[in-house]
Amino acid sequence: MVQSAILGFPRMGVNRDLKKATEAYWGGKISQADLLAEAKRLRLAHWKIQQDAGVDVIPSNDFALYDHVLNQIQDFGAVPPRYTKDGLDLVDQYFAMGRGHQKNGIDVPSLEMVKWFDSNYHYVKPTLQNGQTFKLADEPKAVAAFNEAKEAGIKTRPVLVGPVSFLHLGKADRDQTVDPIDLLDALLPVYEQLLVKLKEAGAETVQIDEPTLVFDLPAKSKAAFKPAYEKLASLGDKIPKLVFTTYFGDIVHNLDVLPKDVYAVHVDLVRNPEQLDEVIGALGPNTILSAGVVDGRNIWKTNFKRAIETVETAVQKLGKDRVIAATSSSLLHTPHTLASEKKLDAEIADWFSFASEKAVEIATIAKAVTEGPAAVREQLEANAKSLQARASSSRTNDPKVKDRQSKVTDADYKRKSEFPTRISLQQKKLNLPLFPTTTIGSFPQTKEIRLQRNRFTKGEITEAEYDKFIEKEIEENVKIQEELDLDVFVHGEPERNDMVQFFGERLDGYAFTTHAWVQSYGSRCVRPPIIVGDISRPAPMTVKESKYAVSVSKKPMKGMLTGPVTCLRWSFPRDDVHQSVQAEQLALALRDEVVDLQNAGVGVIQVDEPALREGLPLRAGKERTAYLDWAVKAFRLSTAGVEDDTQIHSHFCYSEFQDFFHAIAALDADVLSIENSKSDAKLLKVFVDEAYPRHIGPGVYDIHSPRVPSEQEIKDRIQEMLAHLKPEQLWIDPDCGLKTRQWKETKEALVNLVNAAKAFRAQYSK
Ligand SMILES: CN1c2c(nc(N)[nH]c2=O)NC[C@@H]1CNc1ccc(C(=O)N[C@@H](CCC(=O)N[C@@H](CCC(=O)N[C@@H](CCC(=O)O)C(=O)O)C(=O)O)C(=O)O)cc1
Ligand SMILES: N[C@@H](CCS)C(=O)O
Ligand SMILES: [Zn+2]
Repeated sequence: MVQSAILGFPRMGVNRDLKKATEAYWGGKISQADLLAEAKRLRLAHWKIQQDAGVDVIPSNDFALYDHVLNQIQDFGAVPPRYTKDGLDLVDQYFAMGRGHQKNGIDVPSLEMVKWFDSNYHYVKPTLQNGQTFKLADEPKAVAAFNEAKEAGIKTRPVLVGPVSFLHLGKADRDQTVDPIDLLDALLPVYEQLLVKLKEAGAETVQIDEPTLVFDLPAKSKAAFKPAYEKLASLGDKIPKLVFTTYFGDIVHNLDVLPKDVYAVHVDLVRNPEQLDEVIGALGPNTILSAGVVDGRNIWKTNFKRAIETVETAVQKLGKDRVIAATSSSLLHTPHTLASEKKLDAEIADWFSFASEKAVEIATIAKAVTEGPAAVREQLEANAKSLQARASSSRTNDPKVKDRQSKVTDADYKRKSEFPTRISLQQKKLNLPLFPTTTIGSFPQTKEIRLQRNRFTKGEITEAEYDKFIEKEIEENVKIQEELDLDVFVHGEPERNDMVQFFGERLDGYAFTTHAWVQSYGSRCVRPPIIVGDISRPAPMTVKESKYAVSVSKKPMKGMLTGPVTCLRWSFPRDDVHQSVQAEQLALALRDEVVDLQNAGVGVIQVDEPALREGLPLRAGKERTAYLDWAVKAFRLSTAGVEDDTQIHSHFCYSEFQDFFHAIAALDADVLSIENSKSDAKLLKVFVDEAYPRHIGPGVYDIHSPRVPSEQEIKDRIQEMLAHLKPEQLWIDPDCGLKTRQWKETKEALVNLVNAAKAFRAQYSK
């Protein structure tokens, strides 16, 4: 029989219960025991959902209080010494690594957190020492979770990040030189011990995630697969059978190192259906194929006919007992359940499938292949009807949008003059000092702001009352910036629930949800709006608030927009139209907004593109070139409609610039603010090597942590930057928006930032 399998389930719960519990714990409102009890309740609830859906293979150890890679960092004893020296208990040590700890005289920043492949999820980077040793925890979370499910009568398949991916996704700690992959021999015994323990607990199979196999790997990492999996294979029946799992790309270029003697190999056939034949050809003689046919990254109903055909193609070659039907990746990237969406238009809701519905889908697909279509005839018919209704719906198609797209010309992508002319006109208008200070846009989204927005959404206060409240917040933000003596102000984005959702809610062509939260990092969630049709802007989206901010401010005010690529990437995109077309539609809508802002007296406009890097195809080659071409064009199309003396800023919170520099430069933004605070200042070298001519603000402190950086720390950062960048091109700013922070720490950090900038200004003005 063809079994159904899920690779991972969202952790937050139906009402973001995990977020609420962790934040309550951090705030001292609940005890550690309460937090752990809530986590247990959620795990059980999620296993039950999958069991009730009829899923054969249910994952365990996919859950994490903060991040699943962080779970392994701790369970493998790969905790940098700065987190062990203060005697924190294991839970607090874990959170200290995730989000920093500054309490009771303990002051330690978090570990670096970066994008999980090309998704909007973030993982904590294994941060390794020279001569790193590993030691398995006494009670590894994988074993505890397996036992917990077993006690509830649910047999699960534990999930682990595999040894090669764990190391490849890691890095050497600051001032350390170790190449993580060289630690493989030291690490493997820990996997062996853990796998033996899982077998002893009763686990028959283990999902061992090696998604880095989709990359173009450096030779050393690639070469690590063979010895690692030969070693594990040599343990025979002492360990569970391994399901070697890849996702988010094809593995055809790395088939030469695909282990032959694993029990099963999982591949993502939603992203790369074309890899099927070649992967089957490279399987060991008894290896099972786990065919990822239900999309773990998007919310569209699965096309049953197509998915079943794919699974059947595999079955024809391998037989029913050598094929598993699975989700393409973990469902972590999808919301919990469509059932919570009471306000979605019924026609549109019928097109979607969230995690709980996908669980039913994968069970249905497996049943259709095992028992034949007649066994699920009703489901197949309903699915075909729904897909047909979407394909023929008038709501997906807007001829006016298409007409405008057909009229875009080359001139629309170009500013009127080159940067030197622009910057001198801008400087005349803005009159900024050396080392200008600014922030990235958002100020703390306080409880009060969320409460008032919630009341407005529920109709408990009028639009006029809400607008008045927002005006008061903007005024307050301006006052604080005056007191801080920052140079370029922001209005603080109090009116925005999220930098993408806010725009989705104001654009035609989008649907948005009330409960469809997806974890972004730690306790932070996003509710990606859904692109269902052609996109256009029915009315200005941000002009009212920015115009008000200009009217109450004596200093230059920066208008704040989310760029077309980020709007696209952090939405659930359409799967029936190429992403470049959706990006161009967004760009045209934003272009009108940019011009409207300028005409309303906003002289500096920041168009954020933090997701531009994340969208880069995972492998170099023609797909990457094509992506960069349309992504850069979309940004330019959205910003190039302004006059020379309007200063365009852009912001990126992710700093892997080496493979990306030329795209950033090609955006032609006057000022870039980039994340740099946790990364090595050496990264900035690329801006020197490539003689980056425009202005740049590499973030001087990390905003993801509540920790306040000292003035000296910031000065040290600026000093490091000056080794690479000219004083005339350097801006001083935090490395991202401050919406997740409290006001107290925000003000303290910004006082230190302004003082540090002033010290350098005084030094360089002499
Ligand atoms: C900058 N980043 C962003 C990413 N992706 C985005 N889509 N947006 C981003 O800003 N990716 C990379 C980075 C880092 N990632 C994140 C992700 C999420 C947050 C964040 O702060 N999320 C908030 C939720 C924001 C939001 O939508 N808020 C709404 C709803 C607020 C709410 O919870 N309301 C309550 C009721 C009100 C109350 O009583 O409190 C409810 O609905 O129950 C809003 O403000 O209206 C989060 O809290 O997780 C940051 C960075
Ligand atoms: N302007 C946004 C950018 C976040 S990436 C903010 O400040 O929150
Ligand atoms: Zn950012």
